[in-house]
Amino acid sequence: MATDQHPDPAAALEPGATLGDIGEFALISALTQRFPQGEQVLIGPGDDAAVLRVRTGHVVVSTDLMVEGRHFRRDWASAADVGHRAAAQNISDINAMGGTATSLTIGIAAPVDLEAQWLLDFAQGFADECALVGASVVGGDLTRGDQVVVAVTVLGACTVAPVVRSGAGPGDVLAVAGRQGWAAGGLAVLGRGFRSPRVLVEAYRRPEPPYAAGPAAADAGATSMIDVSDGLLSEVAHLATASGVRIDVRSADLEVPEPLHAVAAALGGVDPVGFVLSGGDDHALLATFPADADLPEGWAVIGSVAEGEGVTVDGAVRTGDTGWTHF
Ligand SMILES: Nc1ncnc2c1ncn2[C@@H]1O[C@H](COP(=O)(O)OP(=O)(O)OP(=O)(O)O)[C@@H](O)[C@H]1O
Ligand SMILES: Cc1ncc(C[n+]2csc(CCOP(=O)(O)O)c2C)c(N)n1
Ligand SMILES: [Mg+2]
Repeated sequence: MATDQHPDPAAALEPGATLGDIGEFALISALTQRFPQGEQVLIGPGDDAAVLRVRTGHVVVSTDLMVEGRHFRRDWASAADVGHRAAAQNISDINAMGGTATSLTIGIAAPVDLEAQWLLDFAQGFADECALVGASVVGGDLTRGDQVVVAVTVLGACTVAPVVRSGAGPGDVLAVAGRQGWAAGGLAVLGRGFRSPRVLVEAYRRPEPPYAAGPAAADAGATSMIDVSDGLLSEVAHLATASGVRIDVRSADLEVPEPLHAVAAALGGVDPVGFVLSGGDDHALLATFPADADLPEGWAVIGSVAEGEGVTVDGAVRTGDTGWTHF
């Protein structure tokens, strides 16, 4: 469907032109031109609401906020990186239900003196991440704020029953898919004013959630699932609490990539496994499976489920950091 047309300011964006220079409706036009519409979209950006074709009997919905200074810093990541991450963390929540994201809306607050190019690059990064799963940005909102705030809502579909947090049972195994701990290593490095190991900094800037692993786990009979946004142990605790079980993580089964060893040593000999146990931002998936299930590609067993409550590491309650909390 046609969008309210305005000249694309990206074509002749003066270097340093701000949001205030471009104006709200020209900005919206420039943003939406970066969002291709999939065949599930009947009405995309441009009307009072989007209209979507729904193929399955249920819609999976999630929403996530990103606040400048809290979730990202403009001096630590490019606009495109922030766009990729804003999309990734939302798509990941659909992945964690065993679903596939189809459509997203994106609300943006930004200062009037923000460079317009930042917003357009953000939009391009966001669109490029959505393209990885074939999802479309179908609408949004734009308003003035004192800092950049991004509020995204994602809709998705599951072909089999959604995998909830509450289905883990005694005897199941705990498994992980995707990188875990890398982003926390990158964040630690940036926090100390460094830019390397580059692979960790890049993992923080632009996570690579295992998008195929969620639906594959659902197909393989996963009994519970969650994505790791706050920290591995705190997310395992959500599974344990929701399912009414005890979950033990075997630290020897956790993959600790070489650069994390280097960072841990540089930080004065901290335990590199700590990044993996309590780090967030990678959006790895955690799931439980029946012990006799064939784990899909990309999944590795890291623990077990028993009767009881709470989370243990190698059989003992771990004191200290388990993950990020806001309050
Ligand atoms: N303000 C709110 N109003 C209604 N429900 C909320 C609110 N905040 C959180 N929830 C619900 O609480 C549950 C847990 O929220 P949370 O934000 O921790 O989700 P998450 O997927 O674990 O983490 P992340 O935000 O990192 O994706 C979700 O089902 C969410 O929809
Ligand atoms: C600049 C900067 N400082 C710290 C962090 C770490 N961090 C912030 S919020 C969060 C949990 C997920 O948030 P939510 O639960 O709101 O989705 C994590 C791990 C970051 N990403 N950037
Ligand atoms: Mg989640």
